[in-house]
Amino acid sequence: MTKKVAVLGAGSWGSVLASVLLENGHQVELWTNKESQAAEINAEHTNSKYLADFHFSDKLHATTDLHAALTAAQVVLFVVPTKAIREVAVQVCDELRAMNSAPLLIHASKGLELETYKRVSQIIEEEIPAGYRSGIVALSGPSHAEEVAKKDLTLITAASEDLKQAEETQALFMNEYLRIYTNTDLIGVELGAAFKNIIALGAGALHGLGYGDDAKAALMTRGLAEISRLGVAFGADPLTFIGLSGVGDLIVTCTSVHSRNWRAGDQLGSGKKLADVINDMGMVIEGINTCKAAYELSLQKGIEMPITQAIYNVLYQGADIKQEITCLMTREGKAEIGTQQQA
Ligand SMILES: NC(=O)C1=CN([C@@H]2O[C@H](COP(=O)(O)OP(=O)(O)OC[C@H]3O[C@@H](n4cnc5c(N)ncnc54)[C@H](OP(=O)(O)O)[C@@H]3O)[C@@H](O)[C@H]2O)C=CC1
Ligand SMILES: O=C(CO)COP(=O)(O)O
Repeated sequence: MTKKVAVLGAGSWGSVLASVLLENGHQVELWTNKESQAAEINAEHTNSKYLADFHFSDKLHATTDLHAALTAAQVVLFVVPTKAIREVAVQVCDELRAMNSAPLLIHASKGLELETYKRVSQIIEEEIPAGYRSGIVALSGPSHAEEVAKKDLTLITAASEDLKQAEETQALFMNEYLRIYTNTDLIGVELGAAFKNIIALGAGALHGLGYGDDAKAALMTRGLAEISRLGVAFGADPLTFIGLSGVGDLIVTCTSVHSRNWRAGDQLGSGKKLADVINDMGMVIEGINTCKAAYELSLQKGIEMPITQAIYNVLYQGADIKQEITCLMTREGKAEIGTQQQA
């Protein structure tokens, strides 16, 4: 059934997801806060800052008018960086109240809010009361905009505490190159998505420093152990971390040249200053904020996260990466069995 979908955020992932929905036969309005970007998408059918070589269908319409984007929308898809979710949700709520409308809310953002440590669905839930939404779903998993744009094969997860809402989202997005699985462990899916970006920064750094495949495999494995440990402490199902939104996304983000987190880590490992890495990327590097949030949460919960702590020390305390690696390698010996308990 054709639906009207408002896609909020016209970065790489928002514009490609809008394109998928359009191709699946839905009516789509892509909302951006930049007039020049809307004009480029509508006239040139490109989004050059975010997807240099890609041409969108001339049916993809972008607007800076949030009211127009949300009018009659049955579904609202949030795809702005995590730090902008609250601000955008507040604006959306004002519009939905005025329209007395309650669409299905989906988000595809991967991070935790600084200070509150909230997951993206929690932020949306806080800002948009129950009367103005018919559900909240997280869309997550191993997916880079650059590959989905080319219709490469991609499998992701639609997670909601309400299976029906996850199934509705599955039906919206699924096609011959994009396969969607449902999951009811919203906490596990959102936390896996947020935390894997921290480990990807580390994997990039190892590459930048010239370490080999053994080191990268070790980092991913032990990284998965510690992010699952923190996730489980917040109510996630441990099995979710071996699914698409867990190890699946960890693998792609720790190995793909498309990953902004991996590339940021690679540049840090090669000696570039953090401020320059952020400035030159021009796109969101979610792992930087999420590392701080996860590190602080791990202290609150008394959960050992040695890799996250090492990355935090590099990002926020100016620590030397090689020295942090030496500290990790020379920690007292541990038993691997019982990874849920042992750091
Ligand atoms: N790129 C990918 O392949 C994937 C990304 N994701 C996740 O999706 C989310 C978005 O990522 P991505 O599209 O890559 O990010 P980008 O950095 O490519 O784009 C972010 C977009 O959001 C816009 N934006 C930022 N703040 C606001 C605001 N306050 N109001 C309105 N628009 C705003 C930016 O506008 P401006 O140009 O003005 O800065 C930009 O258009 C992230 O959480 C990411 O982890 C998930 C899976 C895949
Ligand atoms: O989440 C992603 C892939 O699944 C995108 O990762 P990056 O934000 O590191 O590019």
